[in-house]
Amino acid sequence: MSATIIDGKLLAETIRQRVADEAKRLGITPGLTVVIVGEDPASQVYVRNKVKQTEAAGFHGSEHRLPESTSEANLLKLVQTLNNDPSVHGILVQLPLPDHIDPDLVIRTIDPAKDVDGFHPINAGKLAVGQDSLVPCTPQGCILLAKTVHPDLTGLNAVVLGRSNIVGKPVAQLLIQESATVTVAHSKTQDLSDVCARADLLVAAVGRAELVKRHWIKPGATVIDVGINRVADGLGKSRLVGDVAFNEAKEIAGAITPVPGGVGPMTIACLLANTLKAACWAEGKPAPTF
Ligand SMILES: Nc1nc(=O)c2c([nH]1)NC[C@@H]1CN(c3ccc(C(=O)N[C@@H](CCC(=O)O)C(=O)O)cc3)C=[N+]21
Ligand SMILES: [Mg+2]
Repeated sequence: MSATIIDGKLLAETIRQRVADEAKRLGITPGLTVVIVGEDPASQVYVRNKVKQTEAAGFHGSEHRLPESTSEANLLKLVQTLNNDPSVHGILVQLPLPDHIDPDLVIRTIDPAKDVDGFHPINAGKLAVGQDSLVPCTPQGCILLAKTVHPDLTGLNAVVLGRSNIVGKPVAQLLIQESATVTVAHSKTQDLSDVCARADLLVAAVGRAELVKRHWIKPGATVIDVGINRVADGLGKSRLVGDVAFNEAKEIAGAITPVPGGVGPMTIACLLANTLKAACWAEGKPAPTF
């Protein structure tokens, strides 16, 4: 039996269309500003897709590119300017930042109401206590993808592999909110493969290319692969692989997201949804949910 391949690209398209329709219906033009410091080649594709899709949704997109040598003070000043600009509803500072800049300080400087990444401690705290907030995009995307297979996640044994602030922790919070039974496993977990093999829903977010092998997966389980790892293809080029060894995993899983075309496109769709939410709040209108 071969797994159902969950089409993240298609679901992302549907969500982007709904976001665009809602913005139009509400008469709102959400504004998203992306700040990039230096040239991280790995994030170029992401930035390109993001800008293209922001404009396709009828949003106002803008981009600030600062040189690698930009001082922390200079970046903080730009963030404050954007905080005070009413045409900017969402601010995304691309991570990682150069070593001389403290990412936590930058994140804390973003107005929580414009923090469309959902990384500000205020938003992380609201998510933890179940208050309405801007929720990190990739975790939101993971839940929407999982729900295409399990519309109700109640009681499901979910294992989150990875404990980062940007994916592992928030995805675990969302799964708890969905009444799943949640285990957070990571590189220090004992008998890691056995723990994963108990999951009905496995979310792999460790950032290690093809770490998750066939025997880590329970037969019929749903696998959401968050990893986006660029590896050499042996022919002098590179290709993207996830945290899951896809070809063997699809022989045992019930459903699985591919890389590319799985979680990645959903991250951008949820970023647009968050930007619309921030814009609705700013304009005192009820924010739609997706
Ligand atoms: N503040 C901040 N927020 C982020 O959300 C953030 C970030 N910094 N830094 C970089 C990572 C990476 N990331 C991706 C999102 C979408 C795709 C994506 O759309 N991928 C497609 C195409 C990939 C390709 O072909 O290269 C796919 O997986 O199918 C990839 C990567 C967001 N990140
Ligand atoms: Mg992690």
